[in-house]
Formats: sequence, structure tokens, C-alpha cells
Amino acid sequence: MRSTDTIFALSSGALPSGVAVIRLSGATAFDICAGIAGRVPPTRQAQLMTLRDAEGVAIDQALVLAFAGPASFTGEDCVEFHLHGGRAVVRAMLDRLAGFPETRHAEAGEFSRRAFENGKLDLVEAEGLSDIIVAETEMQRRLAMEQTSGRLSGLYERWAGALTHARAMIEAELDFSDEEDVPGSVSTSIWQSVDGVAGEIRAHLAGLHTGEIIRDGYQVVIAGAPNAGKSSLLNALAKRDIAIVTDIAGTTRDILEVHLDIGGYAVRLYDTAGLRETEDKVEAEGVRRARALVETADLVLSLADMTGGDAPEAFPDRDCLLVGSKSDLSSGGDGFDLVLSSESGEGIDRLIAAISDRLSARVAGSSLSLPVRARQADYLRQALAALDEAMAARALSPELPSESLRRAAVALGRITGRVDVEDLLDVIFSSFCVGK
Ligand SMILES: Nc1nc2c(ncn2[C@@H]2O[C@H](COP(=O)(O)OP(=O)(O)OP(=O)(O)O)[C@@H](O)[C@H]2O)c(=O)[nH]1
Ligand SMILES: [K+]
Ligand SMILES: [Mg+2]
Repeated sequence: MRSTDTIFALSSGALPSGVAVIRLSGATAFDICAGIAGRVPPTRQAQLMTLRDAEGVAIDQALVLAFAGPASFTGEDCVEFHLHGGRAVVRAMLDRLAGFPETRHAEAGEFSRRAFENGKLDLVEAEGLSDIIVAETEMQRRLAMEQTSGRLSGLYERWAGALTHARAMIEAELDFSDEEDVPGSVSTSIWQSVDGVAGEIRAHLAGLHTGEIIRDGYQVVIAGAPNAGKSSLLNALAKRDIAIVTDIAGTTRDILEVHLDIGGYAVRLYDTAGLRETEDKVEAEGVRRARALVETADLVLSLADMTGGDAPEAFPDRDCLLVGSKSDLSSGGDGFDLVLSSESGEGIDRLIAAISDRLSARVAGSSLSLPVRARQADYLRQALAALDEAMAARALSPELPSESLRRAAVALGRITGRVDVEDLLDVIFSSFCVGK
């Protein structure tokens, strides 16, 4: 495997499709294009060309687009072939491309990795790009756009720049501290700016869970006694028959998950085993898992069957909605936030609105400049710890804070990949799609 090979992959989606885009990138991309299409079209101008196999037999008629490096996605010479999206067409073209020397199929994320290595994207932008591709809801898309747009990277670079400046000023003060004409107040304003950066990083980090809720989904767990109607509710909200429903208490054991889009936000809804003491080993394990999941839920729907007069279980330290079920069979409702029937559909819209309200309250007022990945948060925490050290050491010695400031700036630089992150690249880019 060589990083100088010319690489290719199907970059568009599942086949068959109206059009399939095969992307080619590397030093020999234009030679290969000339070999297959007869010539290279003028760069950045789509031309309809006949693509031929090694014997000169036509494979397909395709739009061909050439981008000369460095003005391309990867920074290398790139060619896009927009073929008809038939499986045999695409296979014939991929086989044809593989037949050229030093050419191979791209690995997951390899186009983006080359773009990163050639300075076309930083790591935050690259991660945002990978999030755009998997975004399913409007808010996931907007969050990903915030990252690919460079706005988030700009924030990290501004902080790193301020810290580097502060360090330079502190070192200058050290060098000139014997001389009379260095104003002592420089140091005061510098430390104010360091403190300001630390405050901004702290506030930014506080948005991590909001970022995770938007990117990974708001976790809503349906919990309650056996036969409360949890699985029926999951099916009603998903509008699909996903969970097994019977009148036997203890039907559900495993955790079931569905993805919903509520008001543009990704919601992960979970059905769980009915909560009760039981001798049954399998069911007891289900109950244990249900309780563990409740512990991490953003919102618990605590469900109770109103026909039996059951009270819903309260989960004191969790955001919780008390929901009365089977309203088609009972006219009760005291002690519940809302009542519904999965059978008749009554109250389901009210529940969706209530989930939406809780979710909005949770993310309300937040900008989309949020950390969304553990990787980003780890470096932010490192930077913050180094800044705290710098500020604590300020009174002790003039040299110590400078080193801590350097480490803080390095930690910030690693978020965007401006500072060496070689060891991380395999991990980051291998999670991308092939063809991206
Ligand atoms: N009439 C009526 N029956 C319901 C409603 N919701 C659930 N049921 C019935 O109640 C019984 C239990 O429903 P499930 O959805 O399996 O309840 P559960 O809470 O998932 O039960 P476990 O998985 O055993 O804990 C089934 O017979 C359902 O048909 C409802 O809104 N109205
Ligand atoms: K049941
Ligand atoms: Mg169930």
C-alpha cells in the first residue's frame, strides 16, 4: 500500500442508480483518463466522452470532469467519471482502472486523508465532512456544516494564536526584565487574555453534551412495569411493527432502538424490559439492562397502565415524563404529565410535542459551535488543564507558565491537526466512507 498510488472508488451511493460517480486521484490520473477516454477534457469542464476498455471496446458514455492539482478536492490531479449507475457498468469501469500500473481501489476515507495531507482540509473540517455524509436530520446537517465550514477550526486557531502571543510576550518580558523601559502592565493584560481564553474553552466544553445530543441523538427511554404498553408505544411512535407485543408480562427482554426525527433533531428511542423483581434469569438481565439505560437517558418516558390504577415509577435524578397508557380503556389521568393510547393513537401527538419541548429546552440558545467528539473534548480538557497550571505557576516562577502555555497551544493545534497527529490519522480516516 503506497500513499503515492493513484486511487479510485465509486463515490456515489448504492447501485443501481441513475448516475454513478467514480473518482480517481493521483499523479497518473490524467494519463489514465487519456487512456480510457482518448484524452483529458479541459479542466473543470464536463464533457461527454466514450470510455473504452483495454481492447478499445466501449464501456459506457460518461460525463468526464478533470481537476488539476492543487485545485482539487484532494489537492492531486483528479478525474470524475459520471457513468450510468448500472452494476455491470461500474464493475467494468473499476476493473479497467485497476488494470493500470500503480493504481488501486481507495481505502475508507483515503480521498479525505489526502486532502488533509495536502492542506486542503483540517481534521475538524474532515470530521465534519464525514458527519455531513451520515447526517439524517436537519440539525445534524447544520452541526456538521459548522465544522466543515472552518468556523469551529477558526475558533481553535484564534485561541492557540492568543496563547502563542501571550507566551511570546512573557518570554520577552523575561529577556528584558533587567531593562527599565518594559512596562510592567504588559504582564497584567497578557494574563487577562489567557484567563479569557480559559473561560471561553470552559464554556465551549460545557456544550459537549449538547453537541453530542445533536450529533448522536437525544436518548429517550421508555420504562415501566411489565404490560404497561411500552413496546406498543415504541411501535406507535416508530409507525412500524418493530417490537413484539403480547399480553404476557415480561415479553420484552432485550433493548430495542429506533431512530426518529423530531423537529429536525435526531432522537434515539429505546424500548426496555418491564421493571419488576423476577426469578427468571433472562428477564432479570433484561431488567438490569433497562435500569442501566435509564441511568444514561436524556429523557425517560415513565409509563404506567391506567386500567390497573398503577402509579408511574419516578426516576428522581432524570428528566422524566409521567405517561399514562391505554387511555382508550380508562378515563383516569391524575398524577400523569399526559395520557395516551397506542391502540387508538390518542395523545401520541401530544407526547411527540412534549418530547420536542424537553429537547428544545435542553439545547435552547446554544450556538452550533460545539465540540461533538471525544477526541476534540480530550484536547480541550488538556488545553484547559495546561492553562490552569500556567495561571497557578504564574506567581511561582516566570519560566514555568511559558511551558504550560506552549502545551495548551499544542493541545489546541492537535484538534485541527496543525500539530503532529500522525498516530491518529489511521483511526480518524478509517471511519469514513469508501469514496470519500
Ligand atoms: N387497549 C389498549 N391496549 C394496549 C395499549 N397498549 C398496549 N396494550 C396492550 O397491552 C398489552 C401489553 O402491551 P406491550 O406493549 O407488550 O407492553 P410492554 O410494556 O412492552 O410489556 P413487557 O414487554 O412485557 O414489559 C398487550 O396486550 C397490548 O396489546 C393501548 O393503548 N390500549
Ligand atoms: K407484554
Ligand atoms: Mg415490551
